[in-house]
Amino acid sequence: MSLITLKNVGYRVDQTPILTDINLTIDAREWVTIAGPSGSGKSTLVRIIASLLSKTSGELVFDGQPIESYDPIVYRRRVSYSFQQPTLFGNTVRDNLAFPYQIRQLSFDEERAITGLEYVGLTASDLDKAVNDLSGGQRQRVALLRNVMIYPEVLILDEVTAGLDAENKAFVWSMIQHFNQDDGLTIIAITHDQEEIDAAKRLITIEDGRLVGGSL
Ligand SMILES: Nc1ncnc2c1ncn2[C@@H]1O[C@H](COP(=O)(O)OP(=O)(O)OP(=O)(O)O)[C@@H](O)[C@H]1O
Repeated sequence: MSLITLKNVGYRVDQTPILTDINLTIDAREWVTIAGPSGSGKSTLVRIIASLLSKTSGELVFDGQPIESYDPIVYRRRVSYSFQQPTLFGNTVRDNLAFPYQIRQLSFDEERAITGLEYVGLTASDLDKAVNDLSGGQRQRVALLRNVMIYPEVLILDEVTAGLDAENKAFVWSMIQHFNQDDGLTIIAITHDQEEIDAAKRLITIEDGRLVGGSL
């Protein structure tokens, strides 16, 4: 069954169309890569799917119900959005990884945090490391890990590997692969990276606010 269905979705700002007639179906556990020129509407599209922007026309159905029928807080726990410039807060890595538990009044699963850190090439001792001492790539890995500490169903990634060096890119890439293959998360990832585009399981392309290529 499809998890996300967009029917003739459009987005206008005043009279300017940013997205036009987007028809797209994404199944649970799929990994969809979105490519296209700068300014073509990729971020706008994923922000609509993430409920951070409201479409101005068409329908968006998530798990059988219109997006408007969901409480936005509940929806955003199921559909997580990560972007290029991660915001870490507090003093330490632990503060960040514990945050998803705190807001749900759950106790922190330290074991899961350590497993996650090891998975992204960090270690248990990094848990108490100051976020200011992390490199840009490490910050991105911790930010992504924070977004999946309590599993969402959909992970939306808006150019999360942009600006990372090859080593950090490889860590982030294998992390995403693990979430998708082993944990069954649905992945929607925007990228300009040719290697990621070439490796896409399902590639869709946006040009000038319309889906123009790939398997729609
Ligand atoms: N609120 C807004 N008001 C006016 N124009 C907007 C608004 N939001 C987006 N746009 C325009 O819509 C177009 C699509 O923007 P969007 O950020 O979705 O593109 P993108 O494909 O993600 O680009 P990039 O690859 O550079 O990140 C751009 O021309 C942008 O200037």
